[in-house]
Amino acid sequence: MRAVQEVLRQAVEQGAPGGLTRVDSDGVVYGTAVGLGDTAAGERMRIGNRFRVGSVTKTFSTVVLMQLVAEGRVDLDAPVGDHLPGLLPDGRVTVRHLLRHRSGLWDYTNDMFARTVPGFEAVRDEVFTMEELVKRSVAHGPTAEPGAAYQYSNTNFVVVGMIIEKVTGNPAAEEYRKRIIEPLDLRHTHYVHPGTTVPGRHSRGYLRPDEAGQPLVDSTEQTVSWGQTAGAMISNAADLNRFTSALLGGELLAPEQLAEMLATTPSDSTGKRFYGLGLRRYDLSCVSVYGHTGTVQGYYTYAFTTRDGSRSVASSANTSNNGTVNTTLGGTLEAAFCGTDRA
Ligand SMILES: C[C@@H](NC(=O)[C@@H](C)NC(=O)CCCC[C@H](NC(=O)C[NH3+])C(=O)[O-])C(=O)O
Repeated sequence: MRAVQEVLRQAVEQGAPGGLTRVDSDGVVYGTAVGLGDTAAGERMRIGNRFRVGSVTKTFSTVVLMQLVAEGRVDLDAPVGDHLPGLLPDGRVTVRHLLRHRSGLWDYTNDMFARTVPGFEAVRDEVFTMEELVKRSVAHGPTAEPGAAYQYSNTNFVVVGMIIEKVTGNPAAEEYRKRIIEPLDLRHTHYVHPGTTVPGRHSRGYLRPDEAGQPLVDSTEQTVSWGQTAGAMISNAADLNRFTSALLGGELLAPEQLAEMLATTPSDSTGKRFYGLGLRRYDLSCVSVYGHTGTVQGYYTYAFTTRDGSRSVASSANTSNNGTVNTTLGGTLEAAFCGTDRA
């Protein structure tokens, strides 16, 4: 794990208090952690620490929705209005548009977090309804015609959460538990919204202010009500590797629904990054990997696996609003999947 450790050490030099990477490769586990999980207590980062996974939540939400598709309870190409009449002004937006970030719905976090620390402090203890979050987006007007372009928006996966709750009649937390967490025995994975604490042994998260030279803000406790089914999940590296391996290994979805998720199109101009349904594909130098990234105040996450789910890598750094650290942390994928530490 020397190459991975070097990458994590660089992330710490660039401002992350700590970082960790766990590799699960054909049943063999490798892990490394550097720096501190709690700077005030001086506790070192531990490989088993839980942390907020941000948008990796979007893949959990997609799996629940795709199970409902398999059960014939949701049609991917039906208008959202079939389930949530009147919610969206444009009746042409379909469920698939949401999952592909092609709905044209404005991302309300653009306004909410325009100023990083004030924006965070204003919402960290707030509890929003999903409707309130969608209303903020709709008030802003559409960013494109439905289906026209990939435009990342948290709003899409809040609407996905609303569809899950409407169709099942249950809170999303219950559907995550029944359909994913319990079947895979993910003991370190929790959806505690609107609770603010990270249960069990966890990394504390540290938000970097916009103003240079200002001290990091401990952002560990928050409701993440601004994120919910788009970003409020808590997990750890072992559970994330178990989740991505199970998903790509066909344990959570039938081949037809998994194939739908894997139907990717470019998500940027590099020619190496793609988005399917609630799932990213990164083309590394030696292999294509599938999973998701996450950014929530105080935490960056990468959780990816190979097409057959046999080799998985999860990395976390306990800082955010630091693009350099985020890019560096992403380098653990290349090091672990393709480098000398090849998973
Ligand atoms: C992109 C990422 N998205 C997510 O994980 C979702 C849940 N997070 C966000 O949209 C970022 C919210 C602001 C974070 C804050 N930034 C600011 O406040 C910037 N002013 C921070 O960095 O902590 C993903 O899919 O990988």
